[in-house]
Amino acid sequence: MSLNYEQNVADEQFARTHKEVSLSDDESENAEATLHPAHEPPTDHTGQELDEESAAKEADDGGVVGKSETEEEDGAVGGAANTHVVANHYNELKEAGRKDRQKSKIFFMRNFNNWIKSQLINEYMSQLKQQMRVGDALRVLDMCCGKGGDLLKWEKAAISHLICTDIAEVSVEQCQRRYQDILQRAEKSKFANKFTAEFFACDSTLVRLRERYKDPSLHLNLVSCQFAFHYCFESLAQADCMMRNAAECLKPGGFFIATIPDAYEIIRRLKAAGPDARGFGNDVYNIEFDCSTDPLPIFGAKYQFHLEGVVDCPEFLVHFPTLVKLGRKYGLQLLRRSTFADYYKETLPQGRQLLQRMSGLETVQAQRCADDEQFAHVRSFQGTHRGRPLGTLSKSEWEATTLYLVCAFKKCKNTWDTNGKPLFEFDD
Ligand SMILES: C[S@@+](CC[C@H](N)C(=O)[O-])C[C@H]1O[C@@H](n2cnc3c(N)ncnc32)[C@H](O)[C@@H]1O
Repeated sequence: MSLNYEQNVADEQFARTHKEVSLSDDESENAEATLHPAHEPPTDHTGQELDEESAAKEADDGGVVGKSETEEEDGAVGGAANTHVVANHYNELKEAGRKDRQKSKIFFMRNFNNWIKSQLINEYMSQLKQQMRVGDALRVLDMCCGKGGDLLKWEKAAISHLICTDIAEVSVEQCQRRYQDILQRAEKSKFANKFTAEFFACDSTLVRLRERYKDPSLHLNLVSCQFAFHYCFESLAQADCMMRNAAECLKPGGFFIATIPDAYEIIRRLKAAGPDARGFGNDVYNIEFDCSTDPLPIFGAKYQFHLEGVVDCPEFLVHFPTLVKLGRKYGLQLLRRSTFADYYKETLPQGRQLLQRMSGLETVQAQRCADDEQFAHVRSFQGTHRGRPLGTLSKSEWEATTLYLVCAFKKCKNTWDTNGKPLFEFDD
C-alpha cells in the first residue's frame, strides 16, 4: 500500500474534489517537513527542573445548512456513518474511580495530556484577558466536552458563561452534574469563580449549534475542542459543519483552540512499521487502518484507535492544510500548530509547577530503572543526577502522547460584499 499523505498530493485531490479551490493562500509547508522523529520521553530531575535537551471550492454546499434536523441526525448527510458508533462508545464508557485510574498504565500520560490542555487554555485565556476590560463577559464553548474534564479549568479561568455540548448524552449528563457540584462548592466560598452554564447533547458535525444555544445571538470569546475535532473528518460536510460551529459565534479577536491527532506523525509511524503494515502501536495504544485507498483520502481516512481503557473507536486523519482552509472559510486564521512534544518544551518554563501539581510526569529513580525498558531513557541521567528522583513518562506513554498536536486560530474581523458574503480581514 502506498501511503501518500503529503500536502501537495492531498491538495491536488482536494482541488479535484472541490473544483475551483486554490489552496495557494494556505500553509505551504511540505508535509514531510513537519514530521517529527519519535522523541524520547522527557526527563525531569526531582520534578523541579526539566532537562530541556532530553526532554473547499469553499465547500459552499459542504455544510448542512438548510437540511432538516431529522435528516442531519440520522446520518443521511455527508457520509456520517460512524457518529453513532462513536456516540455509543463514549456513552458506554464507565468512568474509573481514582484508585483504578492510578493503577492504569496511562495514569501519568492522562495527567500530562490534561496539563497540555491547561497550558493551551491558559495561554489563550491570558491573551483574551489582555484585550478585555474588567467586568466584560467571558463566554466559552466547550465543543465535545465529554464528561466535563475541563470544568475546573473553566472555573479557574474565571469565565462568565460556558456552553457544553457532546454527542454522548450520558457524558453531557455527567458533565452537568459535575458543574452542579462545582457551583454548590462555589456558593459556600467567597473566592470561588461562579459561572453560568448550559448543556445539551448533539452531534457537532451535523447540527448547527447556535440554534441550540439559549441565546442564538450570543458572542463567544473562546471555543475549545479537545481530543475530538478529528471525528468530523469523516466527510467534507461534517468537517465544514464542525468548523462553522467552532467559528461562527466567535467575536473578532476570539480564539478557537484544539488538540488533535497529528496525521503526519501517524503516517510516518505507519510507514516506519513496514511497506505492508496496516497499523502500529505499543502496549498502551494501537492504530489500525480500515482504509486502504491509495492515496489516502482527505476525508474519511479512517482508522481504529485503541487507547488502554479509554478509547476504542473509529477516528479520521485530519489533513492539516484542509483544516486551515476550512477555518479561513469561516474567518479563522491559524496562529499555532505545535506537536505535543514541542508544546511541552515551549511552555514548560511557565508550566512546571502546574505539571508537578497535576502529576503529569512519573517520579522514578534512575538506578532502579536499570532493567526496565520502559525507562531505558533515564539511564543516561544516572551519572548526572545520582540518587535524585526524575520526572518522566514511560516510553509507551510518550509514544502515545506524541501522536497529538495543539492548534489555535484567531477569529478575524470582516466586512461584507454586495452579495452579503463576509470578507475576512486576515493579517497574515
Ligand atoms: C476523547 S473525548 C474528549 C472529551 C473532552 N473534550 C476532554 O478533553 O476530556 C472525545 C469526545 O468527543 C465526543 N464526540 C465525538 N464525536 C462527536 C460529535 N460528532 N459531536 C459531538 N461530540 C462528539 C465524544 O462523545 C467524546 O466525549
